[in-house]
Order: sequence, then structure tokens, then C-alpha cells
Amino acid sequence: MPRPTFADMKNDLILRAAKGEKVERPPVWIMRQAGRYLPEYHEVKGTRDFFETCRDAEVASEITIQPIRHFPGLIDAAIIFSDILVIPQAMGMEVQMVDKVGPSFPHPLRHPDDLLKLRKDVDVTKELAWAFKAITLTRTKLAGEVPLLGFCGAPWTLLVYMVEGAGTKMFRFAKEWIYKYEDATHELLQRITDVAVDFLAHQVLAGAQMLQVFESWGGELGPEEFDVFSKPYIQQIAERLPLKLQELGITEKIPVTIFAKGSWYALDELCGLGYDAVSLDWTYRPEDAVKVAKGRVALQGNLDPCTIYGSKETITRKVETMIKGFGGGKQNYIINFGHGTHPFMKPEQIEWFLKECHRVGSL
Ligand SMILES: Cc1c2[nH]c(c1CCC(=O)O)Cc1[nH]c(c(CCC(=O)O)c1C)Cc1[nH]c(c(CCC(=O)O)c1C)Cc1[nH]c(c(C)c1CCC(=O)O)C2
Repeated sequence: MPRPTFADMKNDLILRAAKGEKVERPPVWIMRQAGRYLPEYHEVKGTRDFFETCRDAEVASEITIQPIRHFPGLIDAAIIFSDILVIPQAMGMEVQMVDKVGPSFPHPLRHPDDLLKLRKDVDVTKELAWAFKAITLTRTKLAGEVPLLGFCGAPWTLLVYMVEGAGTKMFRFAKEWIYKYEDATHELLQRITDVAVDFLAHQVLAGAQMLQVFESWGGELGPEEFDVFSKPYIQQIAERLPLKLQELGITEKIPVTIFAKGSWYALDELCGLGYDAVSLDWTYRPEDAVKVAKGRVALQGNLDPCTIYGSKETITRKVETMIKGFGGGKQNYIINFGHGTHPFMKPEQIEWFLKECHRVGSL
């Protein structure tokens, strides 16, 4: 596949911040910035199936750009509208998105023998061709307005969904895998890692300018298990990606962010894995995170998303303390929520948050 060409960037703030450069103000984007809190999302999505929406390049690109248009000049990155569960799909698993319930796998992997059901050699250019098409179209439509982010799920988080078959509070099956089927667990994690590296690299080839790896269930592992079942695989992704990009003829630096939700005990290790940015949930005191990071990476985060339910004064106060806590934000900092938006949030409140980020971040 020849590498497409795109318009020059009008705003590359997030790319500069992720590379550790000094910036005029910290860039801001929001996890799940496209989605159900925006009325125009429902208009476009209608009653269409969620994954069908992702696979339609025209629709996915429109939804990706919606928040950029809704808050003109206020958001510094677009993130492609897709889902972390497309890797399990590429590996041969069926995944449905059930309205008001979430993801559901009709045939979860409950025993090591179930690994036989997975596709052995996954050709992402075939299985996920739709994703690359959506990325190329979205980057073209963005016309350099803001950079386009690609992403994938981290191996441990994807294993959780693949063996549980749905969201969970108990993690019974995922924990059974790590404590009872340790070898099979490593085999599965390795196979997901291989697909993830390939998938991320091809997202860049299609036009993604920065990447994020979502270890959303990181915090379900204790520190010892994190070092065995999460860290080696997210480290492999960071280490192998530049080589894979080189193979594809991509020589420029592509910043990559790791978001390991709940893994506060591992912050020091996360800063040394080869990622350019580390995304933090809201349970960190920014000052403490800055001390641990020691300028090795850009930190991203970490407003409690529920702050948006508070008054404008509350949002202002929280934005002020957050940006101050991250040292004023002119270097090594990207503003974000500590997790995604909720469907019940009012766009006006989010707009106030974004405006305050611009005001306080420019001081
Ligand atoms: C764990 C996870 C998933 N998906 C994702 C994660 C990691 C981030 C996190 O920790 O939240 C990542 C994701 N999912 C989605 C995006 C797109 C871009 C964006 O952030 O704006 C991204 C980056 C769209 C989505 N992914 C999903 C929706 C809602 C689908 C709908 O419209 O009904 C969207 C907009 C569905 C989804 N997808 C997933 C769940 C658990 C759910 C159901 C929960 C819910 O309903 O919010 C798995």
C-alpha cells in the first residue's frame, strides 16, 4: 500500500508536547470525545450497529470530526472512532455491542483449548482494512486542522474481554487464566501483542500521527502480576513499534502514549518503557506524578471526568489546580480527563472546561 500524502498541519501542538518540546500552552483532548454526549452523534449513528458505524469510513470519519467542529478551535487532537475490541475481532472472535450493556462475546475463551479457535496468522491489512480506510479518509477531511490519533487495546485488557466475554466486576475468568493457566495466558498475551504492533504501525501508514495504548484494566492486577502480565507486553509494543514502522518505510518519530488505568504503583516503571507520554487517571496528585516522571515523558490527564457534573466555578478551580500541579503545562504535559466522557454530560460544561484549559494554560 503506498503511503498517502496529506495537508500540512495548522496545529501540531500535541505532537510537539509529546516530544517534550516547550509549547505556548498545553494541548487538550478528551478520552471518548466523540460519542453519546453529543446530539449529532446520535443523528449520524441512528439505530446502526456500533461496529457497523466504525467500519463505515464515511460515518466513522464524520463522528471522529464531530467534537472538533462542535468546539471550534478548542480541541487539539482527533481520535479515530473505533474500539479496542477490533483486535479480538481480527483474531477471529465475534463481538457484539449491546445497547446500554456494552460489549458481549458469544464465545469467550474459557479454557486454554479455546485458543485453537483463534486465527493463527492475522493479516491486519486484510482483517482491519476498513480501519485504515477510515483513518486515511479522516486525516484527509481534517486537512491539517489537528493531528489524528490512532489507538489499540493493551494485551492484558484485551485478554480480560476475550476470556470474560463482557465487562466484569469480579474478573473471575481473567484471574483464573493468570493463576491457573499461566502458560496459555502468556501465549495469548503474546499473540495479541503481535497483532497490536502490526495494527498500530499500519494505522500510522494510513495516516495516524500519534498513538495511544489503552491498558484500561491495568489496575485490576497487583504490582507483582502487573510486572508479569502487563508490563512485558506493553514494553514490547513500545520497543517493536519503531522497528515495524521502519519496515514500512516510516522514519519520522511517532509519539506513543500508554494509559494504564489504576496502575499507580507502576508509574515509575511506566515512565521507563519507551513511551513518549503516560496518561494518568484522576487518583494521582499531579505534583507527585511530576516528581516520579522526572521529565522522562510527557504526562497526560487527569481531571476526574465527573467534575463536568459540577458548577462552572468547580470546573475552573479543578482546571487551575490540575494545570498548576503539572507545573503550568508549558512542557511535558497534555491535558485530558482521567478516563472517558459519559453519555449524560452536557456539551456546554465540556466547552467551559476546554475554554478554561486554554485560558489557564496560556497564563
Ligand atoms: C475499555 C475500552 C473499550 N473501548 C475503548 C476502551 C479503552 C478506553 C476506556 O478505558 O474507556 C476505547 C474506545 N472506544 C471508543 C473510542 C473512540 C474514540 C473516542 O474516544 O472518542 C475509543 C478510543 C468508542 C466507543 N466505544 C463504545 C462506545 C459506545 C457505543 C454506543 O454508541 O453505544 C463508543 C462511543 C462501546 C464500548 N467499548 C468498550 C466498552 C466497555 C464499551 C461500552 C461502554 C459504553 O457504553 O461506554 C471497550
